[in-house]
This record gives sequence, structure tokens and C-alpha cells, in this order.
Amino acid sequence: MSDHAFSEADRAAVYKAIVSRRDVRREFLPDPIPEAVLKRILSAAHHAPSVGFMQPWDFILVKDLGIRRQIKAAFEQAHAEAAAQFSGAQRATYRGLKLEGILEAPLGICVTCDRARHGPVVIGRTQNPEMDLYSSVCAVQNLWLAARVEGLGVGWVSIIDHTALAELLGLPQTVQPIAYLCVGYVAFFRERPELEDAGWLARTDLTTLIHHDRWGQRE
Ligand SMILES: Cc1cc2c(cc1C)N(C[C@H](O)[C@H](O)[C@H](O)COP(=O)(O)O)c1[nH]c(=O)[nH]c(=O)c1N2
Repeated sequence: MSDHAFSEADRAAVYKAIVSRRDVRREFLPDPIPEAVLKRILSAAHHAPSVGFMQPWDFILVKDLGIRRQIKAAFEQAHAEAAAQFSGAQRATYRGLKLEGILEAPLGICVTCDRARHGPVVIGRTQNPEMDLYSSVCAVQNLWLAARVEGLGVGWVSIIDHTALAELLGLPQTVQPIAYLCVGYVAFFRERPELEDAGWLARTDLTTLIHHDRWGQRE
């Protein structure tokens, strides 16, 4: 055991946050989120790793019901287009899934990525220009985990045209949406992903995903 490891209780708490984090769509409560709690989850997001320490994210707090209604309309359009891509029984199942809580959650948070922050040349992004996008995704995950320990649910809504979303939120040219998150207190957290409970997909066996040295090589 490393001298730098957390205590057993602290390790258990971190792993508990990871495995009990859920994507929330239907269990939102309207209760407001205290400023101090919001600050803590945004601070967690802001402590995410980022390529070249670029910190390319911004956090747009979307409370206005009028804007959220427009975001919901953009979701509805994308959702109808998405349904058309599935066929047969899968289409019917897809249509029956609840895949957002835009109006139920009291707060939307759009995590963005400013692709031009700190100029065109960034340490670590020279060969792989998408690394700034990945950095903002790291911020999303930190926020999601911090929200879970605060008892707040988060639901990621990606069934939406990001160009339409950027326009609705008045994002500058160099800033793109990474995640539109519905955030709020919840009636309960599911034990398993809702898509697993719905029979859409099951959790893959981890051992089938671990390869040694070369693809497909098992120990
Ligand atoms: C990049 C990305 C995008 C989306 C999601 C996740 C991620 C990582 N998820 C949530 C997703 O369905 C969920 O994470 C998995 O089903 C696993 O469930 P838990 O997150 O463990 O509850 C998601 N959920 C949803 O209801 N509508 C959506 O548009 C999306 N989009």
C-alpha cells in the first residue's frame, strides 16, 4: 500500500461515487440548488485535467424557462430524427425511452470548449487537435461525480443539434458546446443504468475489454 493512498474510508467514498453515479432523466425534483453547492460542483469541474493546462471550458448556467423550452424543442426535433435511424422493434423501444429532463430539472449547465483559448499552439494538442474537446469532457465527468456526492442528479442530453444549441445560448464563434447537462436534486438514484433496466444493453464484462500488449491478447 502506498503512503500516498487515501484512507480506506476515503477510498470507499470515491469508488462509491463512481459506481453510484447515474444519468438522471425522470427522477428530478424542482428544489433549488444552493449557491454553495453549485460552486462546489463547478469547482470540481474546474479542477479537471486539461491539455497544456488550457482549461478550455466555460459553464453556462441555464435557468430561464423560456430558453429551456427552446432547448427542449431542439431536443424533440433531434429525437424524432434519431428515432428514424432505428428500425422495427428497436424504434418503438427507443421512442419509449425518456432521454432528457430539460424542463423537470431546475438547472441546465452547458459545458463548452473554447477552441481558441490561449492561442493556436497548445502543449499536447499539436498532433491531436481534438484534445481540448477531451479536456472539457474531463470537466463534465468531475462535475457529474461531485454532483453525485452532493445528492444531485445529472443527465447529459446529446440528442440535440449543437449548432442550434450554440445559437440559443449565444456562444461566440470559437466556443462549442460539449455537454448540455440537466442538474437537480432527485427522488432517488437508480442502482443500474436506466438503459440496462430497460433491456437496451447490459454492462459489458470488464475482462473481455482488457488486452495485454496487443489487441485480443489475453493473459
Ligand atoms: C457523451 C454522452 C452522451 C449522452 C449520455 C452519456 C454520455 C457519456 N447519456 C447517458 C447514458 O445513456 C448513460 O451514461 C448510460 O446509459 C449509462 O448509465 P449511467 O450513466 O451509468 O446511469 C445520455 N442519456 C440520455 O438520456 N440522453 C442523452 O442524450 C445522453 N447522451
